[in-house]
Amino acid sequence: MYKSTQVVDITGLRRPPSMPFQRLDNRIVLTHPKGASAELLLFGATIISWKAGSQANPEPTERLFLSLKAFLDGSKPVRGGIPVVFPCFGPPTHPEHSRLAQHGFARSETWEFDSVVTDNADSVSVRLTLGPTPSITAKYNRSFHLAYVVTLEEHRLSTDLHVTNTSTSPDNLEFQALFHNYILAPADQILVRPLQNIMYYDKTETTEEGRNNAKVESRSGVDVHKYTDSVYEGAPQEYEVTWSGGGLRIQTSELKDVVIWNPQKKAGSKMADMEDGGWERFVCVEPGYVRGFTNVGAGNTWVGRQVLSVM
Ligand SMILES: O=P(O)(O)OC[C@H]1O[C@H](O)[C@H](O)[C@@H](O)[C@@H]1O
Repeated sequence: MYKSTQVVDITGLRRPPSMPFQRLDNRIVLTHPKGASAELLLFGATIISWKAGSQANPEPTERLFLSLKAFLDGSKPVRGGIPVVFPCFGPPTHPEHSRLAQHGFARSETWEFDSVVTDNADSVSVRLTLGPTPSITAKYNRSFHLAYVVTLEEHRLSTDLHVTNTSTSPDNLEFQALFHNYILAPADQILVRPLQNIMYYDKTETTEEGRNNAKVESRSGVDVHKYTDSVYEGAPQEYEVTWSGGGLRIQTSELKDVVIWNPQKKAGSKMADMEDGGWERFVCVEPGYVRGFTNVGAGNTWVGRQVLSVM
């Protein structure tokens, strides 16, 4: 264990070779002694790379899709990796969120590096924080504090979002939260399980009535062969995403819903920051609390968590 200040080296020149934690000017790089690594932008607290081997093939391999056209300069939320969605998912529906953009502000604000939480032979973990700034308060006037803890292990990556209601009055803080995982995988092969018999809302429906009409998933494995934007409500919180020769397990807590998204050419070709054919290389499996709002009382903290494991 060491103090984080001892390892901060913005120039990168004097870094010992096996440093588990590096703080560069706009990002943090975590490296596990067995070869896994993760890169975390301060902008949006967006994880833009996670490399890990599997039990069968220990060679660290990229697990997240990042569009070649993604903006990493803070001018736009990142198209890829794991953006953090808070306090609203999609276009705002809560009156307190009315001035916010789609998916809220967490993914488009620059977070503060707070500390190295753990650093041992098994894992390295860092914490970023975000609190009200004048620009946030101008559009979202609530007392809150966010902490984001990212933990890298040999075959796993965990993300924990801590939402604290810092208000001194008794009001609950109501919000939605989601981890927008862009999983690097052949989109024509992936299957997500188990979602059979779970109720979902299909956002690709062209009418409002169609979008609001709950469907029930009949497939034992959900594919994204066509343009898919489905919000599963009350999902099992534990999923397997598999394809030929690979797979990831996602375990979550306090995130009762999951969104499966792939824009295919139909919607993907209209996105300025999506590389051509990018939609063939990922599936978004996004655990969140997005149907309705969760809440946290004054002085309390809510923690939403996911663990991604290479299968
Ligand atoms: O383009 P963005 O704002 O990053 O959103 C990308 C996608 O996020 C989620 O998956 C939503 O369900 C989609 O409706 C949305 O298109």
